Amino acid sequence: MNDWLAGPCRVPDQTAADAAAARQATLTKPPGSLGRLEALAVHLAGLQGSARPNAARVRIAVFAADHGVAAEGISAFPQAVTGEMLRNFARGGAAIAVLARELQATLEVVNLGTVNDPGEIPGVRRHVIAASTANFCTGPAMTEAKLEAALAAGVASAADAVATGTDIYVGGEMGIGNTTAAAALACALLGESPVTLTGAGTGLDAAGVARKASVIARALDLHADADTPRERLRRLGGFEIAALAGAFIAAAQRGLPVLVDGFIASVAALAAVALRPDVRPWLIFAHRSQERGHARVLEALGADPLLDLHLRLGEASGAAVAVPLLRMACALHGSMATFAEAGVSEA
Ligand SMILES: Cc1cc2ncn([C@H]3O[C@H](COP(=O)(O)O)[C@@H](O)[C@H]3O)c2cc1C
Ligand SMILES: O=C(O)c1cccnc1
Repeated sequence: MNDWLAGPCRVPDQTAADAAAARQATLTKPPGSLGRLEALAVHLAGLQGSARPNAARVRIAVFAADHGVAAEGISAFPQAVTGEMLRNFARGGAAIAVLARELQATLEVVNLGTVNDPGEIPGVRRHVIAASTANFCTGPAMTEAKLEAALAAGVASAADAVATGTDIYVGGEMGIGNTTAAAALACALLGESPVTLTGAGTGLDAAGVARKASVIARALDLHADADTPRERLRRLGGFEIAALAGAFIAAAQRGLPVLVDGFIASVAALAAVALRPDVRPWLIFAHRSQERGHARVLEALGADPLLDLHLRLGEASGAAVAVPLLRMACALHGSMATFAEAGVSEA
């Protein structure tokens, strides 16, 4: 049933990374002066197995799903917004739709199950598992079959991205209540307390955040016996969080670099790394979200994200905003003149 999960992730190509590092040393600039842009190009070279990496063909996958825990009143917005936003993604009005156009990236929107289901709409792929997860304050969010279906949706997305030619895979999400699910899952995976990882999400006030933390504390009590990463994901996750975890693992197994978005995507990454530690080198962290728990999750992953723009949207928006940095890093790496070519004296 989980044969795909047993497959190892690709090992980054050290020869290509070494060749890229050697090229960086010949370019017309003081060594190291392009800072993290140099490191990014070298890292991508290792991941892509090419001394000349590139970030031209970008796939942005946004997984949408509803959460049973929304019944506990843990979001500033009503649950109907998840389904409504699916139409907005399809019509091109959502933030990620604008950014995808700007990047000339392929935008894939997947409906994994929404209470306010828009039905068949052009531009949205239906992979409906159920109208929502179950409320994890009263039982597991997912059955084993639903978890497997959600993971499989992510695997299919990453496999399709590879099959159609993709340089960078970006994963995003939409689901009212999913900062609660992500915080609960991160607490379980990291052994952290809810107050540390619970944030305002779409805009709760201090009292709302305190209530949200107490909802998460109740769920953690109920599921305290969940003792594997998979079981924690099944009981406390969401369809879109599991899909992202599946996509990240499948991308890493196929040698496709991943750009990770904000809090929710990073918790999916945390779950993916817990399931398969060899995923980690394939994950590039785009930004530090304003959501309270994100810094701790990034720390646990040993991640130093590229940007801190005080974003707190999700949808893959922060990752999309970081794509031009990857493109700049690759362009500098590939197109700058060497000292020899330009006739510039070396140190
Ligand atoms: C209009 C709108 C668009 C969004 N796009 C992403 N999110 C973000 O907010 C939600 C998580 O926050 P919480 O846990 O507080 O509900 C997710 O859908 C996330 O993707 C949105 C939220 C709203 C309201
Ligand atoms: O960082 C995120 O992904 C985020 C934060 C708040 C709300 N939705 C998403």
